[in-house]
Amino acid sequence: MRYIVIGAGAVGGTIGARLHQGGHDVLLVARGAHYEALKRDGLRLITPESTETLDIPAADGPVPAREDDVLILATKSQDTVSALAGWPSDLPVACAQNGVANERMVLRRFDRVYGICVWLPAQHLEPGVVAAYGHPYSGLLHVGRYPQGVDDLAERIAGDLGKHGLVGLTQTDVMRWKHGKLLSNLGNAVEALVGHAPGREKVVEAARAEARALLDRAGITYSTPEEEASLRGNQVDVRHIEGIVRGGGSSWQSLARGSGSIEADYLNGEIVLLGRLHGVPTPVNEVLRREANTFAQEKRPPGSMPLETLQALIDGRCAA
Ligand SMILES: NC(=O)C1=CN([C@@H]2O[C@H](COP(=O)(O)OP(=O)(O)OC[C@H]3O[C@@H](n4cnc5c(N)ncnc54)[C@H](OP(=O)(O)O)[C@@H]3O)[C@@H](O)[C@H]2O)C=CC1
Ligand SMILES: CC(C)(CO)C(=O)C(=O)O
Repeated sequence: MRYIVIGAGAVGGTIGARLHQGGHDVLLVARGAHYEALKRDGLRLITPESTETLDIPAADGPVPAREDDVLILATKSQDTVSALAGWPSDLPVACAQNGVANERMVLRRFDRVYGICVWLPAQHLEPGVVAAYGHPYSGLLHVGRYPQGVDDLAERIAGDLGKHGLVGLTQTDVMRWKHGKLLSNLGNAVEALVGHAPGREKVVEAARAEARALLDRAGITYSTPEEEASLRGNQVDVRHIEGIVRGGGSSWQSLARGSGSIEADYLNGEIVLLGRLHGVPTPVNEVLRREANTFAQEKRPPGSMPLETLQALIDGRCAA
């Protein structure tokens, strides 16, 4: 089997590197300066245990497909549709992404779709270089067929992911795990906007409480942090590796890179969408979605909004 990792950034780079280290055939798909660096120098993976430069083949777009190809999609959700353009729709696709919208988007064109719930703290440091901060293994990945179930390929993907530096588990209800992860990721926008300002947890908890109430009302089930923690075993998230500091999560990193876009429409925005479908107001997540998008479009640095400003915007929206 060949794993083609589309979007070989923080998560995709780590997954591709770990599969390669586990002895699998891997192709990394990237673009721009990152692709040039991968092609020229290989992928450098920095972890708390080691730094290794791996000679993994790279491409900057679709290549002739093989029958045994599996696509692992690891772009941000806003890039899902464009990143799959040109890839044959008879290939299986596994979405190693946050949010719960990707699998459904992909199912429109591909009939074999898998969800991967990704607990893997990582960062794309510079072209060709990725850091993964989990210790003693980089991440915990739940794999399942979308919308539910586990088949032979899900078993195989989970087994292959678990061969080196990752833990791969199958789940018959992968979207329940992904909804649990979505609740956790509602804090991404808060971190991107106000950084690690003391007191920010109050806003994060307000966003999560709003979302939990809505998911309960919609009859959507989600895993709990306790369930997740019980599976993580002794894995910890190391914040510093040899002078490299993980400044923040994936949304914080989008702002730090000045990428011009952020995943908020698929994280807080997923709750806003569900609220609109059910006629339930979601003022906290609405403000977070809107402000995170504005920050990204205006290329403002992460953490540069005072917490009081964010709280005032939320209070104003809640009172309206
Ligand atoms: N970072 C983390 O710690 C975690 C992230 N996640 C989730 O994983 C997913 C990926 O996030 P993350 O790895 O942080 O994101 P990154 O931005 O680090 O990586 C995504 C990569 O996809 C590339 N890309 C986008 N479109 C294309 C395309 N058409 N062709 C080739 N490459 C493309 C991007 O290129 P470019 O830079 O040019 O846009 C980027 O290199 C997200 O859903 C995120 O929420 C989940 C758990 C942890
Ligand atoms: C949980 C977390 C923060 C990983 O560290 C994440 O999912 C992200 O960065 O988007």
